[in-house]
Amino acid sequence: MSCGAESILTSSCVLFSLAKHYSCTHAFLDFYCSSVPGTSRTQSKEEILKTGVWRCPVCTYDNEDSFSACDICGVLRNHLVKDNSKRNASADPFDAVGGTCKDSGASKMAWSLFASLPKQTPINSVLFEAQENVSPPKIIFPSRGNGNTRTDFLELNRAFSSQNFHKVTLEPFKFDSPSPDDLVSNGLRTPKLYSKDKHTGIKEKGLASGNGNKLVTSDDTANIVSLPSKSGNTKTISDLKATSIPQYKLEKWMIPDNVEDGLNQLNLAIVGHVDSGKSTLSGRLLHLLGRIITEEMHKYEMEAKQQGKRSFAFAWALDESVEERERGITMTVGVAFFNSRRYRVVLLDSPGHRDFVPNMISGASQADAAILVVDASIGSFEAGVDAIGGQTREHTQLIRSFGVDQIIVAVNKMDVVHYSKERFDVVKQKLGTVLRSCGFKDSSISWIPVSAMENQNLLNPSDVMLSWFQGNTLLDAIDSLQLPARDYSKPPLMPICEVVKSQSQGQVSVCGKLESGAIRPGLKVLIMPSRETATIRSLERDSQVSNIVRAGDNVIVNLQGVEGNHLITGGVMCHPDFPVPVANHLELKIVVLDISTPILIGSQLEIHIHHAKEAARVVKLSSLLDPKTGKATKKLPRCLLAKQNAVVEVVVQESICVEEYSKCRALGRVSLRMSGRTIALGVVTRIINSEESKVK
Ligand SMILES: Nc1nc2c(ncn2[C@@H]2O[C@H](COP(=O)(O)OP(=O)(O)OP(=O)(O)O)[C@@H](O)[C@H]2O)c(=O)[nH]1
Repeated sequence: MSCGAESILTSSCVLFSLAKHYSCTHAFLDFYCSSVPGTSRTQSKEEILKTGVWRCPVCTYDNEDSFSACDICGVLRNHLVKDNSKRNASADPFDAVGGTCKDSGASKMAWSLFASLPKQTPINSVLFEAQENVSPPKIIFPSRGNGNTRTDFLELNRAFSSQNFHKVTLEPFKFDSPSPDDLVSNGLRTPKLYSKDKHTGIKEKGLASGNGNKLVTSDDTANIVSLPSKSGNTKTISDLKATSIPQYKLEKWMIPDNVEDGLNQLNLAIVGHVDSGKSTLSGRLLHLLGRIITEEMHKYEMEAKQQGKRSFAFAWALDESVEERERGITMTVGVAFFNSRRYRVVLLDSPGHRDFVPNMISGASQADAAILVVDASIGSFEAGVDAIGGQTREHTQLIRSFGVDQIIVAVNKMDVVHYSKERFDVVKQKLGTVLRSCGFKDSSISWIPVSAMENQNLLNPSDVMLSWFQGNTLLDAIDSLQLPARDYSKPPLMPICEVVKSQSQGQVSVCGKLESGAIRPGLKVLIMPSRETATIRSLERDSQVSNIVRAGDNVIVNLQGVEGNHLITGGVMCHPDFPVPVANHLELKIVVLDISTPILIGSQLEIHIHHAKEAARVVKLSSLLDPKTGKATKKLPRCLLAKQNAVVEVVVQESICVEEYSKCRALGRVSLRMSGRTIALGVVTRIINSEESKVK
């Protein structure tokens, strides 16, 4: 496929659009209020008060009227809610922590959460309508000019986010006891992933995981709601309700009898903290394996040298854009191909900088396995595994939540620590704890000391520098990975990672990992959520024209018969008889990570599902779960804290292609982010149809 200058990578700026979601608080609340029947922005004060109780503005707990501070979190009762005139008008509610409310009965966790807050004038509260259950709150906005100073949740969250919770001792993330995979389905795990070629000229970001596929049932179709407006198509798709559920007919060509070139495709994500050496390692591997010819490498060296960034020469093979090179960081997922002895490897080089985690999610969620690159240098390694802000830890949690259970840890920059076995052992011991807590089994982790810069232990054993190390080289470790099962027998389904429009040729292409089934030129496909049909004109895999591509392959699908504006990143290409659901109200089973700000009803989030990312709002905290059994231990909790497992409901701002995890893993895995951090991981357990939403 031509991917030249005339091509428009329509999704290349997707992360920047996220800012839009976060800056539109009121617009979002308008959306929210209009989407939740009975929710109004102009409730009277009386409406929101329930006789005999007052609701804590922070944790939403309904306290008895006689309490002067919240029984759960210790925050003083807001003077607007109750006459607090007995108190000094200038009293600081956060003295609740300092002493005034020490006898309020605040829980230990609440104390730890609030104890570190500096004394300050409280942020004015959000009040909720007292309700029988904790369904979507009614948010009361400042009625500007009338003295009502109540504000919204975002401000509240900001107030807490801006505090330093350094005294909070949070338990380490423990993902898999059981993991979302295990919570939802017992046993079978199918990995996923996808990527694209960079070295050959195509650059992209990817994502998606799981390999399931869905057969539409009458229940499924009931969940289909209106199309997202950004697709340019606002028609509803309730007419997708199938009068009869078709059977998917398998044909002989769909099932591979043997792999044509003897090699299977392995999608391998390179993840890790910023500057750990991911791009350098990837570039070095490509060069050693002959995918970057000497002349090309020489060109990178010269250019990098001219810009005073000589050490980035190998990284430049992956980091192609001017901005990436100027800043010396990866911003989008670089994709490259090479062959190992066993695999046709699709390398997905992820950005490590925290600002680009959404891109990392998009790319790495398609991984069958991952290389976690860590910088062995003193201080750098420690920063990466830090619970707050360390991308070694965050990437590990994310990659595990995508269903990846095999990981190679490349302990890089061993040259900086003089190839010290002691340092390697320290890294192994500390990071091993993190990996195990994320659910990786020791037997699925390979520890490989390397130096990308000095080419040690990549293709050949490092007999001198790493003479103490008897294990695999990096390439051997890659060949030791197991290929996940592929689902060829289901209808084709491909989350769209990227849309490429060629203006000059009037051609439109979609890129992604085919999660299930098989496709070939001439086949009709359905594009969701626009519900346009198109015909496959041609296919590319590993930057080669291909006659058939099958589940697990990262592909470029050139389409005809469809307008480019009907295709969006985060959409799905599927079989016309098996449309995927499009929905905006979801029930999720989640594991909360190391957060310092509790998740509340009304919390605004960014939701990531395959390549879709949207603003979302928590509308119900249904239950807390026992992490071991998955059984509900508490109904309707007031808030969610670090490490808790829970069932929640969210409303997504614009409907997305989504499926219950038990029916389709690729469309059912969820990451929730807030304020630039991943705060929870999980799966979709239920799509709540519009009728059900209305009742709520
Ligand atoms: N000494 C030493 N430096 C290295 C090694 N590998 C990478 N570096 C340097 O580390 C810096 C960052 O390298 P990159 O490859 O850009 O790191 P990255 O992890 O891809 O960075 P992001 O994608 O932006 O997170 C560069 O200056 C590299 O030259 C190594 O093995 N030894």
